[in-house]
This record gives sequence, C-alpha cells and structure tokens, in this order.
Amino acid sequence: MTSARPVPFLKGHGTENDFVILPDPDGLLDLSAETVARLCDRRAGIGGDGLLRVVRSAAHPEARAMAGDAEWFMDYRNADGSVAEMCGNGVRVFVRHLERAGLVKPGEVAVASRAGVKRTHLAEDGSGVTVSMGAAVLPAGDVTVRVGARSWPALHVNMGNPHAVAFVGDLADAGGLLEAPGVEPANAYPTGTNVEFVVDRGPRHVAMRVHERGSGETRSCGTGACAVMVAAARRDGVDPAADGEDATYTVDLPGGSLVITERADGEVEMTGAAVIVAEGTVDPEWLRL
Ligand SMILES: N[C@@H](CCC[C@H](N)C(=O)O)C(=O)O
Repeated sequence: MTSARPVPFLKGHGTENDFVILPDPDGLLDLSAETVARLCDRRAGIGGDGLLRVVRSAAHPEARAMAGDAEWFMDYRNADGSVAEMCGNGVRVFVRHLERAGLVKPGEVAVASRAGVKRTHLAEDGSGVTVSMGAAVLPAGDVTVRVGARSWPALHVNMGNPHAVAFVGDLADAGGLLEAPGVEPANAYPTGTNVEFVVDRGPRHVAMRVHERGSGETRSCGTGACAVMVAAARRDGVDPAADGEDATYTVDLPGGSLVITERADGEVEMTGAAVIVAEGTVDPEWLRL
C-alpha cells in the first residue's frame, strides 16, 4: 500500500467476529498480504479476524462482471493476509457500513463477493441482517478431523468457502485450538479449510467452535454456522429439498447466536447482528512498509 494521506478505516463485528473495514470505493489501495496482516495484528495494529475492503464492483477486476447486479464488492482477507472466497459475518458488517455511510438504504442490498453475488436484507429498525448465502455443496468422500491424539469423522461442506464439520462430545474436546486441526485426506481441501466442532443444545439447536483458515480460532463464523446447520440437519434426517419444507436451526457460537434456515429450494439464509464500533484513520507513516 502506498499512501501519503491518512487512510480511513472502521472497526466492526458480527457476533464478535471482528473486522478492519477499509473504504476504498475506487479500488486505489494496493493491499499486500503483509499490510493486511499488520492491520489485523491485535497488538501492533488495529486488530481483527479479517479485513473487509469496500470497493465498487466496477473498480475491481474480480468483481467487474457482477457490477450490474451488485454495486459494491466485499474484498475479504483473513488476518494472515490470505484471500478467502466468502465471509458470512463479514457481509453483514459490510452492508451495515454501507447503510451507516449513506451508500445504501435499509431493505434489499446485493453484495458482490468472490463466491458470487449475495442478497442481503437490512432490517428497517437497525436490528439484524439476513443474508442469502446460496446452497450448500456437500462433496462426496469421508473426511477426518484430528486434534492431538483424538479424531472425529467430519462432513465436508462448501458454502462458497470450505468447511469440515465434526460432531464432538464436548466443545472442550477440541482443546486450545492454538494450531490448525489436522484434516484428512489432505487432498480433500487443496486450499486448506475451516474446521467446526459441534455439540447439541436441544431440538434444532446446536453450539460450535471454529478454527478458521487464515485466522485461527474466532468467536464466530457465519459460513461455518451455515455449514454446521446443514450438517446437523442431514444428521437429523432433515433435507428441506427432499422434504419440501424449510428447516431452521439456532447455532450458538462463543460470540453470540445465528439463526440459519435452509429453504426447500436449497438456499441457506443466515440472520444475525452486525455492529460498527469505531472509525478513524491509519497513520500513513506506520502503514509504509
Ligand atoms: N469468518 C468468516 C469466514 C472467513 C473466511 C475463512 N476464514 C476462510 O478462509 O474461508 C465467516 O463469518 O464466514
């Protein structure tokens, strides 16, 4: 990134999955992975699980083709600077920022992402944001998740980005999650994966922890909660496409709860909070690498 002027930023979170937000409507910032990692550093930077760059779709080569359907592109990066296809909590925070900045009105807002255009609904009363996340894809093949000497069978679920969902006896079984869990076979996830550990809380009610690719353990993951909902539904013998009936689950995460509905047409909808907590400018001298 080269910039002589202070760079505006905001900080926000969705169920405590927190993000540095960089408004860059004309796509002028040259954001390297190293710069993203510095901004997301919790001690030496602003701090965040990831970064949301807010760019007009027409101004970004990866989003130009979506500009007719979605004016804004969510350029999402993980805390280590890696690029990811999609971020469920991030897209809610992204539209909350657009609304707060007067760039969109409450109601329907389409957002371009690397996983395609996502349709969102911003409640008039400023409460939650609902996102149509697309249909879950369940690639065939057995997957195993390992932490130390323990292992669990897992379900491979793709929500635009990859997930391995393991049902465990107790969320503490996953241990400290200071390192990425092992996932086998390695070739099931050529670009790595997010890993979810899940327990039951009641009928259509589960709780989870997540280790995110590129960010470590986070307090919430929207795409992860959608993957968990679909995995729990299939385990429970619930398949809305076959049953002809929508199914709704509550997914508790360390940072809050998300309500996930899988519709009979396959669409997975997620509803949850989205909050902007601060805004300011980044010192250009500090940002210079
Ligand atoms: N926290 C996000 C997911 C962010 C991307 C993920 N770490 C990946 O690399 O796929 C969410 O809320 O979905």
